[in-house]
Amino acid sequence: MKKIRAAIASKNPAKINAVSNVLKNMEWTVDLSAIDADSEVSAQPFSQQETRQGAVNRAKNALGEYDFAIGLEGGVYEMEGILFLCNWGALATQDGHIFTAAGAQIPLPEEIADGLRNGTELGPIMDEYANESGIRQHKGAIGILTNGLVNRGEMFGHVVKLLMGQYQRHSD
Ligand SMILES: O=c1[nH]c(=O)c2ncn([C@@H]3O[C@H](COP(=O)(O)OP(=O)(O)OP(=O)(O)O)[C@@H](O)[C@H]3O)c2[nH]1
Ligand SMILES: [Mg+2]
Repeated sequence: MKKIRAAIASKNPAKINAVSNVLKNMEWTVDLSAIDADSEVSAQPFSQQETRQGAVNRAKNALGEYDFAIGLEGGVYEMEGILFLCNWGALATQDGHIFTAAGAQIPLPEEIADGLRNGTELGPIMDEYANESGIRQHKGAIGILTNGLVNRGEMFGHVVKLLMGQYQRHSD
């Protein structure tokens, strides 16, 4: 069986689990490392482009000697005066390819949008909004806003599948 050494550019369990849950079902032996890699964007990306760039930078900065590295970045963007949560992923390979894909988007309540517009990161805002701690590490804003129907790991898992499908087609 093919042996793959991969990296996920985060120490956030929601992201690590999203990647490991997808890779464990592949026809490979996968050695997954979670490493910190700079997104080179603001801690709270405020557009689709900035969020996507954060994912790309994470993947590139984490690649090192791995077969591929995955970057996952959450952010927000404004459409018609409404702030939406957005999520982007990127997969960087040793032969210079960068695959990208986007995940779920959902409108943010005005109360949360106001905090973001005042410069606060979504993570702390969500903890206060839901009166819980570390939401970003498990259910995520998406979990709160979907009443638990979708959690952050599951949401990023779908993005990882979109990336892995592109990677597999490229590798075949
Ligand atoms: O509670 C949350 N639930 C979410 O669904 C969510 N999506 C994004 N964010 C926030 O947006 C910023 C960039 O996100 P982000 O990709 O950097 O995530 P993160 O900081 O949690 O992980 P990481 O940087 O350790 O990899 C950070 O302030 C995150 O808190 C979320 N917070
Ligand atoms: Mg972060």
